[in-house]
Amino acid sequence: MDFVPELSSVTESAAPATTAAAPARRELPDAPLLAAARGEKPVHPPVWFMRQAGRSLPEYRKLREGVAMLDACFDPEMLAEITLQPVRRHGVDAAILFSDIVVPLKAAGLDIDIVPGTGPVVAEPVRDAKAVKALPLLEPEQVARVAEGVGLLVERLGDTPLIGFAGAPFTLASYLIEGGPSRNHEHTKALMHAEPELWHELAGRLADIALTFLRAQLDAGADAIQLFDSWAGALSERDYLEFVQPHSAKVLAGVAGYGVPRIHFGVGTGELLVAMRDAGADVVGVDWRVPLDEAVRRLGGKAVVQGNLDPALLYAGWPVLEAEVRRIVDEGRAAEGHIFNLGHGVLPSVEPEVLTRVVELVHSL
Ligand SMILES: O=C(O)CCc1c2[nH]c(c1CC(=O)O)Cc1[nH]c(c(CC(=O)O)c1CCC(=O)O)Cc1[nH]c(c(CC(=O)O)c1CCC(=O)O)Cc1[nH]c(c(CCC(=O)O)c1CC(=O)O)C2
Repeated sequence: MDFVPELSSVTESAAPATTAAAPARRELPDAPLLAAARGEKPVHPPVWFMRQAGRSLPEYRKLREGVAMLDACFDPEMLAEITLQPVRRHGVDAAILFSDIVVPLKAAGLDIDIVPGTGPVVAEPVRDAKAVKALPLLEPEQVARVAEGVGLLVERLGDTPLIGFAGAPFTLASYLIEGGPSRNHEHTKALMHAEPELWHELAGRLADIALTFLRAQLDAGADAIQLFDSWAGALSERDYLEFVQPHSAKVLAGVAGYGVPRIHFGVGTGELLVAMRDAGADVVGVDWRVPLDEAVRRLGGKAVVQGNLDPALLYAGWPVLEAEVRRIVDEGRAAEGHIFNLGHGVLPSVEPEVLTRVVELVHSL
């Protein structure tokens, strides 16, 4: 990419996807998640949890025995079953596709794996122009098995919406440049500032990959999407606006034509809520550091928000947890719409029964 698109040009120019005869999207007019995302106040806040599928569930651990994480993500029947497990168990108002932010990078041919206890690890970190230019594009057929899993879910989910997702350009770039999880993202920020053209070319390619991945999920019938910029909170607002927002905007604009809710979330992003909403989000995910009514104020008083229970409080015992859930639902009333969620993903050792009880409480408020 030899230029940085101005935000306005990106949001107006992105043509809706030219999709083949995509299966008709399910009509779920009464789904609380979609109503809340539209800014309608359903009877109670809809609730789902990031990382609701996965290690916190014994039935997940049993099914995954002997199967590598990324193999599970490309097995339609397995990824569908894993996605359904928390929906059956907890009665949440949405399913989130069991996949991972590195799945499209793996599908495109990158040498990347997920190391249990560590996270995504890249064999050869991307640090120079040669490596950036070698970054392959993602072809839709390379994620056809994920799309097949989405198709199975659309058949099996009844009237529960399915949220598809992708990682945002900055978070994906950080994994590629650092070579794995990073606390300070120093190589990423150094390249961003010292070689801005190279940064924008890399971020643009990652935006294209994320967009292809989201379109494949939407063409297969996903009812909403979430763009995860988990590590955007490491950035100043100035750096986010200059180096990141245009590329996340390209992804969010690229799926605007589907007319489904676009949720945009990052961790530690209290100072970036407006910039992340302006990237093209219909719903802004908030972590536990900013109360939801304060987040709504920062967003100009009108916004649909998602969050924001601190996952650590799932270990604090029911009296504490109940009070926190009630406080968050009260604060969420300041928003046009509120989707109850955690402020980050479910931690692997959380007792599943606690999450089921949180769903029941939110549904009673
Ligand atoms: O070991 C396993 O069984 C797989 C662990 C697992 C991964 N992706 C997964 C799961 C299911 C689960 O969370 O239990 C499955 C996974 N990864 C993700 C999602 C979407 C969501 O969070 O709801 C999901 C699907 C969750 C669901 O279907 O409910 C997205 C994801 N993967 C990743 C990130 C970025 C990040 O967290 O660093 C993010 C962004 C969201 C977030 O921040 O949670 C990267 C990633 N993938 C993975 C890991 C864990 C590595 C480890 O500690 O073993 C990590 C790093 C980490 O979580 O610290 C692998």
